Amino acid sequence: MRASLLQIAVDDDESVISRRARVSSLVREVAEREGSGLVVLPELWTTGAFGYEAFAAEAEPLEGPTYEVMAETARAAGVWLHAGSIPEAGDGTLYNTSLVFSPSGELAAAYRKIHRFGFDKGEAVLMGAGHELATVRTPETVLGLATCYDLRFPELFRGLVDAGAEVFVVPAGWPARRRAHWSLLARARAVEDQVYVLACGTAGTHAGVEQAGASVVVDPWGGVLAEASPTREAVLTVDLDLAKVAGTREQFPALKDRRLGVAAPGL
Ligand SMILES: NC(=O)CCC(=O)C(=O)O
Repeated sequence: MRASLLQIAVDDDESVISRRARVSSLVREVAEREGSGLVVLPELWTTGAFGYEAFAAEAEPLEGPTYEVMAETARAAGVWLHAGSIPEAGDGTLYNTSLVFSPSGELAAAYRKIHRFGFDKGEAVLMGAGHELATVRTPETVLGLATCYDLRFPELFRGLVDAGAEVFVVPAGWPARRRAHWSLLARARAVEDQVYVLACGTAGTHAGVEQAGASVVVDPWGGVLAEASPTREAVLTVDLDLAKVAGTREQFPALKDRRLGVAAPGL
C-alpha cells in the first residue's frame, strides 16, 4: 500500500476557506502524481490546533463544509483519505473529530479525539472527549485512528491492536518545543505494538505557536522510513509492506507475552 502524508502549513495569513480549497487540490495532485492509495492530512489543519479562540467560530457540523469538500476530494482522487480533524459542533459541545473517507467518498469513520490537550485550559476545556476507539478496514489492512496528544497514551493503541489495527494513523498539530517527544513517541508506539505508524503533523506558525513539522513514517521494527522537514509544508510518500506486521510479530512475538490482569500487591 502506498501512502502519502501531507504536512500542511497552518500559517495565520491564510483563511480557512482558501486553505480548504488549496488542500483539496493538493490531495488530488499528490494522489495522481504519486499513485497513492491512502492520503493523510494533519490535525485541525483548517483552523490550526492552537488557535483556541477560533474553535467555536470555525466549528462545523460533522457533515459541514470540510466533510463535503473532503468526501468529494476522496472520490475525485479515488483514494482512502484520512482528512485530518475538524472542530466538530456536536451534541451541545465541540469535539476534535477526525474524518476518514473511502475512495468512493463515503465516510468510513469519524473519530472523536479521546485525550484532550491543555490540562486545565485550551482544548481540554473547550472540547468534549471522545469515548470510542475507531478502526477502518480497507481491502489491504486495518487502520487504527488516534489524534496528536493521544500518542502519549499507549493503552489506547493497545486497544487498537486488539481491534486488529496494523497501521496507526495519527494526525497532529504538535508544537516545535516538544518535537523530540513527537518522533520518540511515534517510534515507541510502532515498536511496542509492531505496527506501521503514519504520524502527520502541521508546519508553520499558528497563533504564535511554531509547529513541529517532522511528520514521520515508522515501520513495525521501529525504523524511520521517511521524515519530513521540521519547518516547511511537505509530502512524504512511502510504500508499506503490510506483510512486515505479521512478519515482525512472528520473528519477535512479544505481544504474545502480555500479562493482563497482573496487579500491584494490595490492589
Ligand atoms: N494538539 C495536541 O494534542 C498537542 C499535543 C502536545 O502538544 C503534546 O502532547 O505535547
